[in-house]
Amino acid sequence: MSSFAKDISISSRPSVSTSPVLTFVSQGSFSGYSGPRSYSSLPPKPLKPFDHSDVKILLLENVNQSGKDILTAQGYQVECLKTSLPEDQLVEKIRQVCPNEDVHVIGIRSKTKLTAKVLREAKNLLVVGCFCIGTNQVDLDYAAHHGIAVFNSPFANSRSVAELVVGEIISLARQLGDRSNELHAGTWNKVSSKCWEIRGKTLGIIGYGHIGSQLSVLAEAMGMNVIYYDVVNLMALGTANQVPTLNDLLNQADFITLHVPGGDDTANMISTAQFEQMKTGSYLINASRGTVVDIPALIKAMRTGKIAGAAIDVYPNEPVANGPYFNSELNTWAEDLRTLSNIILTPHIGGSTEEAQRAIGVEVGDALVRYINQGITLGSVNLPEVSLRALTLEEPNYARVIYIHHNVPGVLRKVNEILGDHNVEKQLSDSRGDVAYLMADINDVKASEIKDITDSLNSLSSRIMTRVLF
Ligand SMILES: NC(=O)C1=CN([C@@H]2O[C@H](COP(=O)(O)OP(=O)(O)OC[C@H]3O[C@@H](n4cnc5c(N)ncnc54)[C@H](O)[C@@H]3O)[C@@H](O)[C@H]2O)C=CC1
Ligand SMILES: O=C(O)C(=O)COP(=O)(O)O
Repeated sequence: MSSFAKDISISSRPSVSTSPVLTFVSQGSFSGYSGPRSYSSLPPKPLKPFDHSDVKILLLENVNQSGKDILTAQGYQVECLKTSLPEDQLVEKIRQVCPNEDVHVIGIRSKTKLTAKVLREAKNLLVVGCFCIGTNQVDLDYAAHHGIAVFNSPFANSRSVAELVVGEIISLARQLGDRSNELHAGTWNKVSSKCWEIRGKTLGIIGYGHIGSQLSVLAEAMGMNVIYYDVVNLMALGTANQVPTLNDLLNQADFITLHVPGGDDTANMISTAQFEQMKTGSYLINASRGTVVDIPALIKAMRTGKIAGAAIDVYPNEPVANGPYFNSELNTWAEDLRTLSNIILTPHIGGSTEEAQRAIGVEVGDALVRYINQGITLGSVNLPEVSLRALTLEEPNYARVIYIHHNVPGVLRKVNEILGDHNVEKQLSDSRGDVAYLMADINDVKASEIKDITDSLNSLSSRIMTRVLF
């Protein structure tokens, strides 16, 4: 090893093993990361901060080439699957990737469910990259309590979703899907009855976050009035108005569109009682999560004419791969849904544009590299966000200690007793709920002392995971 070579040792979680499971030997400098969330902030050439065969990454769901390139450029081993995998197959796959050590990084999109069972199997998993916005498919709490950081891309596909919804509002108002299907089948059916302009109509946005607020601006530009409902009090863009209750929105809107996260709080948020509150002849759009709308209730509301049209992009059970799967084996109501008029059914394509996927690949790829190489958690959705400057290799006798621990009294005193013989140049610590993340840069430390530091930290009862980068 040359004089500037660096090691990284990562100790696995205590429930799994108390001995270090990885030792990475670097051959070059660290990543040169220069700031959070900057587009392509990482150098284009491979820097090989560790022995490249050591970091094992499994990417599912056809993650964009931009993300793969960033990870392979670092010299990591990257295996890519085009599809998602159901739980049992995913567990098997994780075991195969590296029989003795498992996988260190998993990259997914919205479909792959990283349940506690899967995460438990991935014994040496350091980090999960969700190459999408939603993170409801990951057991974030389990991950945090086992020292697994989770990153996503919070807004890189927001515009794509907002534009899709704009297209759907006009398509539903003009029954475009039906007219197109009829003509494809050879039938000329020129009608104006129940076809409308959208100018002057009211759009009700449920969830006024990144997507909802972007849509608000686009809708107003097309002459719509915008109202929105959100659990948080949010600044209205343009001349939009926040309404105090969901029912207020349902009573007033001609078009209703959902942009809330998935999860228990929003499950069946639109069901029979909510359809009853909606105006007769109104339209519903769901490009959020499949659990948010009660689909049998929607089918009923459309059959009675209460709802004049709907656009559905997301479903409670989505197939893991492309193919002829939209049938009642997956979702019992699928055949009924397919027979309705003026309903646009799309296969979860809200964020599926070249622009969005490329940007997401870069953003999440960068975040993963920063975390693996530097331990920086900026942008993590389940661990506290902690950042210290980028390490460089021109700093001999220097180490970065990362200690993920239970947020209990007395930890800092004990950690500093262990680090006390060295010069602690900078230390940051933050907590999120009952999990805390400590980063300390120490100098005056010899490579031979790293094992003692790691072992001492591992022996503390508060420990979830220790990593020492040096
Ligand atoms: N169809 C697709 O391809 C895509 C779907 N999505 C989905 O869209 C969702 C929203 O995305 P963003 O706008 O980026 O999220 P965001 O986090 O920026 O905004 C969500 C908003 O919903 C609000 N909210 C949460 N619970 C609520 C409730 N019970 N009632 C009313 N408001 C509530 C929040 O306060 C927040 O303002 C994502 O969580 C994801 O599930 C996102 C991207 C692509
Ligand atoms: O970004 C999200 O949350 C989405 O729903 C898009 O998911 P996808 O990347 O298309 O699987």
